[in-house]
Amino acid sequence: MTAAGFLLSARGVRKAFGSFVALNSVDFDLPRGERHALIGPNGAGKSTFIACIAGQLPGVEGSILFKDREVARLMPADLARRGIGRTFQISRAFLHMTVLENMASAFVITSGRWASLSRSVLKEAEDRALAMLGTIGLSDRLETPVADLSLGDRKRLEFGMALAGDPELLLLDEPTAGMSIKERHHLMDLVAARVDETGKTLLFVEHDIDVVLRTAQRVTVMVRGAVLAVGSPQEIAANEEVQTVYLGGHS
Ligand SMILES: Nc1ncnc2c1ncn2[C@@H]1O[C@H](COP(=O)(O)OP(=O)(O)OP(=O)(O)O)[C@@H](O)[C@H]1O
Repeated sequence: MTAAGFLLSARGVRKAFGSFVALNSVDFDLPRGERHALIGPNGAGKSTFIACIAGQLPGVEGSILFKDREVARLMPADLARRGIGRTFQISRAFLHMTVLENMASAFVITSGRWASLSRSVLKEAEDRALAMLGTIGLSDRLETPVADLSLGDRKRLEFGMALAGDPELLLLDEPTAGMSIKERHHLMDLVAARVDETGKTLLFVEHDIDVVLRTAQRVTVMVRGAVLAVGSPQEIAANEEVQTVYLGGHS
């Protein structure tokens, strides 16, 4: 934890793409165990900030402390080992594989034992995959090729695969994009329950304000590469500056 007790603490984070400054001196603190939403108009820098924390961008300036250690310039694999995880879209190459095969692969990869695969390693990965698929409500889809899943089920599987590495901090970038309202709430209720049960910390980018109000304990509003406001969902909903940004359609 950082000196002030935060799991993650960012100071002066800046990221430019050529001459365009996407993030300009962002300060951000995340207490352990919090469900925190990052919101803001298109182009505000939300995905860029998530990618900076996940180690996916070169040339990130400033400081990002995770459990008191500087992580701003580490590679994604190092960050995963330290406990920062994020969801990825299942790649095209794996779409023909079944739900169970994909989930088991995630456990094999995160266990780091893919180079010494044995029958017992595979059996253990499959057992853990079956348990996780039960938790995320996909036990009745074990043999379904991922390509045949509904979008909601695929997103749930991607969430389960992100949990395979047992990250302390889970980063979700627009986890509910493209889903129906019912599917959104179903997924995010599952996410919130899993995060709370396992004592994880959640940072997610979300456009649907209903999902934000329902899922987040605290919210950060970003505008044009900077933090405009931080507060409880109720404080943010009542914040006049925030309302102006949204109603004014700034980007
Ligand atoms: N690889 C890149 N090269 C150049 N510009 C980029 C790159 N990635 C992002 N940007 C720019 O940085 C700004 C912030 O983008 P970012 O995707 O972080 O915003 P966002 O808040 O997540 O927006 P949205 O809600 O639309 O996803 C945008 O103007 C975008 O065009």
